[in-house]
Amino acid sequence: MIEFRSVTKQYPDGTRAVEDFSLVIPSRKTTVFVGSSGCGKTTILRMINRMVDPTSGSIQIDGDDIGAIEPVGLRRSIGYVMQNSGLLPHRKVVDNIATVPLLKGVKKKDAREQALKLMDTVGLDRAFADRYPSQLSGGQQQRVGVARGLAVDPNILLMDEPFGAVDPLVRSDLQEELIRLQRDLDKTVVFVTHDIDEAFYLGDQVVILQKGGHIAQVGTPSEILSNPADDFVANFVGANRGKRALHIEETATGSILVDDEGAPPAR
Ligand SMILES: Nc1ncnc2c1ncn2[C@@H]1O[C@H](COP(=O)(O)OP(=O)(O)OP(=O)(O)O)[C@@H](O)[C@H]1O
Repeated sequence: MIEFRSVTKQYPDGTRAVEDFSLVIPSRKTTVFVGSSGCGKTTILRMINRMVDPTSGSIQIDGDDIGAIEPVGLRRSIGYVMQNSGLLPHRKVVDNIATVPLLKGVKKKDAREQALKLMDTVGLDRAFADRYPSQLSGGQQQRVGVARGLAVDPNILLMDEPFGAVDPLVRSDLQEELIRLQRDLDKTVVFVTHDIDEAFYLGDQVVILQKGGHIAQVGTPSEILSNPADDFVANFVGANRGKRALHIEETATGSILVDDEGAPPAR
């Protein structure tokens, strides 16, 4: 479990990106932060692995205050996947995946073997192992990014708009793959997106944020869809009503979350 307690982050130029933010992120579930640009999503995510340190307040992982944990070690124990995959262009796919294990002293041969297995895990053909990132499609590069995030076998996987830059069909493949991975690997996933449909599709817990990291609402997708906390949430959730993939449908046995074809989302 990750717990934020009254966390504020003010950057040196005076920007208060996150103000008095408190939240419990349950273990082995997917929590998705969604909100418009600049509301503090990335800042919140990066405070979990100490890429950014809070100005005040504290963050605990399984009861331990991370302020007391050495940042480099902490960062290497938590998976991190970012938009545009963040791959090193001059390193082969397999070496990109093995970056952190090699830094941690895993033998080259073992790191390569483990990286090849991770390529299987994320659905990438091993034939791509010795290519460079620029020789892969955007979706394939994102899979490499996910494999790299998983390479230290972390309990926590942070994902910052990982599928933002790929086309909608590939994006939907990657989302399904993440749901499958989550089912198999049982990680605590913390995911950031602008896209409310993506948030509802992937999230066990969805956190709708306003400027300054203020929580407009937190709940399961069906809680938020069936009972938006206020007009802001109702508008946000309904902003793309025309293409809204998921909605609540009342049935004889209660309300259920369904996709645009009336079927429960594939989970
Ligand atoms: N290093 C920094 N120095 C100063 N201000 C910053 C810094 N990083 C972020 N900010 C500001 O903090 C606020 C929150 O930024 P953050 O990147 O956390 O938002 P976000 O919700 O992830 O945005 P986006 O969706 O556009 O990536 C913004 O106003 C941003 O300009």
